Amino acid sequence: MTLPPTGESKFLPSRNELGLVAVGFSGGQTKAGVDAAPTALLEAGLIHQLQNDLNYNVTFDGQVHTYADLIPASDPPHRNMLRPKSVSAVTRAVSSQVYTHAAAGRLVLTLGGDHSIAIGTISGTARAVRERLGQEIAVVWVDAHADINTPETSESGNIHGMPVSFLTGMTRSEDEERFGWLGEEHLISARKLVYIALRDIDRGEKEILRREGIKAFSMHDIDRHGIGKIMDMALGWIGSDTPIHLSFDVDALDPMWAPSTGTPVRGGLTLREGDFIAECVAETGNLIALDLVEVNPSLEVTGAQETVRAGCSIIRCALGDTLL
Ligand SMILES: NC(=[NH2+])NCCC[C@H](N)C(=O)O
Ligand SMILES: [Mn+2]
Ligand SMILES: [Mn+2]
Repeated sequence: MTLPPTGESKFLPSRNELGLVAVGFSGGQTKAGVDAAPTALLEAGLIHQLQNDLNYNVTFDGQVHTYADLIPASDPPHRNMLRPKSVSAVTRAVSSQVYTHAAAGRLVLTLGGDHSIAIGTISGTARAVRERLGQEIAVVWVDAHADINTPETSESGNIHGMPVSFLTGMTRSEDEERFGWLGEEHLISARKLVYIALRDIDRGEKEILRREGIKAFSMHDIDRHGIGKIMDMALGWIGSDTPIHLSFDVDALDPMWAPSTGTPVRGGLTLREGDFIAECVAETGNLIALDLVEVNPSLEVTGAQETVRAGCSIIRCALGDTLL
């Protein structure tokens, strides 16, 4: 394995500056507890690991944000979306937090929270990279699910199943309070999006993936080719001249390794495959942002620490641990 020389990165002024955002938000789905994940990850010693083992200089406001002041008293379903105003307001705030770190040239780590928060994280990096480098970002989305439902195709109404449709501009809104704040500068190209570990896709989502020609590697593909070949293909599709935002849903892992999550699906990645994906992205030297979402310590509580440990491991691997 060859790493770029330390201290250098094609897209970051310094490889060692990291911005951390902790998002204690669960409103993109209906199960309580996913908002407690950032605290659990931090209590497991994550910051110490980043600073002492991986040599990052961590910029963190020390808060797990709940955005309580942004949640409206009344937030009725709209276009089939549950809690649209809350999710819109929170992701808007997350977008500006992530933007601030990314615009300052820091690698951004966001701890969720449910996966709806990716509307904020990815829009924030997309905007900052456009302004700072005049480039589009690529997104590697590691998940059992595609999270690309439109409000109209969603069978659940949960916005954590929709972030990619907003981020690619497939779902648009005129209503400022319900995602109308998303502008062109926040969006990503469907051609620069790659999925890994899919195995539970809704009917409407399959149609969208096919129609848009989105690159997707399912568990079936991983079984057929092995994770090494899949990563070569996934990163080959993106190319070596594009900054990468990695959005990692812990339910990509098999429930054997990550039982404490809201929508577990059997037949997932092993712990090592999950770490390997993160390591391969780290190895490109092009990672500019990372999300770790959907850890819910209040589900399958006997496996909660195991799930938290798996989350920390993926984060460390993505940030350069275990590379020689
Ligand atoms: N981020 C997640 N865990 N998403 C699960 C989504 C499940 C389902 N496809 C839905 O739209 O409701
Ligand atoms: Mn998922
Ligand atoms: Mn997800």
